[in-house]
Amino acid sequence: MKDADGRIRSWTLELSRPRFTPPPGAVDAHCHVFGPQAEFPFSAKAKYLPQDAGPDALFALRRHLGFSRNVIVQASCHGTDNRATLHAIAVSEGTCRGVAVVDPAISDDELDALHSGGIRGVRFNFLKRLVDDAPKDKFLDVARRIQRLGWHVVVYFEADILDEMRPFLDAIPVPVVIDHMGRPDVRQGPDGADMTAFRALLDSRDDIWTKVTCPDRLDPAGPPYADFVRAVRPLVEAYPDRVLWGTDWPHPNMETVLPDDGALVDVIPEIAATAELQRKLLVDNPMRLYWPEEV
Ligand SMILES: O=C(O)/C=C(\CC(=O)C(=O)O)C(=O)O
Repeated sequence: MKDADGRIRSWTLELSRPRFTPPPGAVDAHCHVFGPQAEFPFSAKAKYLPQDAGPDALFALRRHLGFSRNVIVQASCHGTDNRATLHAIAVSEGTCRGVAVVDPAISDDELDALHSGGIRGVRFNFLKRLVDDAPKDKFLDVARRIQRLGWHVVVYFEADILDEMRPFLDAIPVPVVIDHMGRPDVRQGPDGADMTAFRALLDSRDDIWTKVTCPDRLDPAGPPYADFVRAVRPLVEAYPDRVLWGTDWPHPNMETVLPDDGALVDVIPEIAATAELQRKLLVDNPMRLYWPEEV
């Protein structure tokens, strides 16, 4: 949905209430904030121009869905200016942490300031439709420099470049989190080429985590996202200590079909069938990565 200024609303205003109740302390470990633009302008290089989706709306959604904390991932529309993300963390009273996108020329002092502001990782985005360039050598330098802070890196890429990503991923000296499982074609099923290649990556080192997120992006059939569930449930069962879950609200770029976050929450018990798997996915794992001092 675009407004008169061409700004996209990618989230629904007709949210259902999920049937699934998340365990106490559940973390939505992948979401974003947009603006507000008047305070935190979008990047001149932004590939999409969203309507404002600030912390108040995020916290209302969180209450509605029964979650307690958020990990806010800097979205490409804000470029390397992390102020909107930092602002949302600052007003969250300790219930949010974040992942930044940084200019590789960032100073150590600026990294320290991000850490004080609640940032615990940096994101490297390889989607050509979202960013102009993704310099692997400079990203590796950043990855080495954040090691002293105890951070991890979040990497976003699509399945067709997994092979060429391998040497880069292998060289990252800190824990790695892969967004949306590297966007496999879930219609291939759990033993299809994409999932098999992705599991080989997870097997290559024990500090690669993944977000079992975005049925709305990966399964065009829509709720109840049967292909997504069939492909992803075995992954959650095989790597229960290295999976994270998030809404992806406000669903950047989802212009035609606006996902119902209530329906997304109802996918959780389908991919994590037991209370123990649900607790690991929604509480233990994100707490270990983002609030280790409380674990
Ligand atoms: O938010 C996501 O996970 C996915 C995005 C947007 C994004 O990553 C960004 O703008 O930085 C996408 O596929 O368009």
